[in-house]
Amino acid sequence: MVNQHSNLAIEVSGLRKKYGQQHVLRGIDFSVEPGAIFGMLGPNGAGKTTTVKILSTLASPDSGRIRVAGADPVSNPKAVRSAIGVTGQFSAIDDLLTGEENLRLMADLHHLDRSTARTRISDLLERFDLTSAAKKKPSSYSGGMRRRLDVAMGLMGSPQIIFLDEPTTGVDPRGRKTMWDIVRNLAEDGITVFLTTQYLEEADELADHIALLDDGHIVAEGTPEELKASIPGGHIELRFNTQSDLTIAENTLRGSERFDSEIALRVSGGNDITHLRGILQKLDEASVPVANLSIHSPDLDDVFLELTSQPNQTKRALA
Ligand SMILES: Nc1ncnc2c1ncn2[C@@H]1O[C@H](COP(=O)(O)OP(=O)(O)OP(=O)(O)O)[C@@H](O)[C@H]1O
Repeated sequence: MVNQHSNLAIEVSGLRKKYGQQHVLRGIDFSVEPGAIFGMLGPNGAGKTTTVKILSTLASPDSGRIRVAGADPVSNPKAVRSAIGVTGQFSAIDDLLTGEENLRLMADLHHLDRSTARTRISDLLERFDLTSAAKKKPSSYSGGMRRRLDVAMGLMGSPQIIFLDEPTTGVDPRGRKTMWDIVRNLAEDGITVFLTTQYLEEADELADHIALLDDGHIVAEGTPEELKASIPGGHIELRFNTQSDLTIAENTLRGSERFDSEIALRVSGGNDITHLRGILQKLDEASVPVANLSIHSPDLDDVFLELTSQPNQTKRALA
């Protein structure tokens, strides 16, 4: 369905959802440009899956205005379903069928004629490196292969928008890189990608735009670079040769943090040259030689630490 009011792939304003007495989404707003990779990042239980369920017609909102491919998932779920592919926690994989049969089932659901279905199935098997596993049951697949089959099934209906709910959770580092390439290729093909993830690196690698969800609120939104620039997370680490040098440096650089075992000081502030020059000048005046210096720019980890209530629940990828 063509959206006559805007060109956005997804528009959400004032979205609220409660399960019993638990407020899961407390009024969230965001929009997704067509062809973009939008990353919804948040710790366990933040409400990411609930958002995907509502946008993909699998759950109903309590209130809010939602448009997906121009259609309202509440009043026009059919139009939304015909425009989207959903993968992840709602995977439709049937373990009693082979990979190829699973794809054929999806082709039937989308009413593709026999020859179109045959071509599409063989294209998707090849594209997702599943041709040699086509006649095997998905129960024998690795985690990464299952995810690839899941995405292939989600693409059978040629969706405009694909929802990838935590596409690399439980996938090994190599499988994760493969999935990242797949996601980039989807966007290159013009498909809008709505991705949820607990992995900071994944959002940083893939997303054009990130919404940071915490406890049912969007606590920050922007490009990965904007988010990193929005917080004072960077620091300079200085190492010294002796504990006595460290003590003099600590007294010279007020407000620094001391790490005895590493004979190091951490001074907050990122890669600002004037700031760095000032630090080195003060140490020079105090006649303290610096053994080593490193600059730490803020990353999404810092954004998380600064903005969410549950930083330690967010996982770092085993890159
Ligand atoms: N059908 C439901 N009935 C009751 N509570 C639910 C239901 N679905 C989700 N919740 C609760 O809503 C909260 C948000 O869940 P949701 O699955 O959206 O979080 P999430 O950000 O996707 O987390 P995860 O990374 O663990 O999947 C959780 O506390 C969860 O227990």
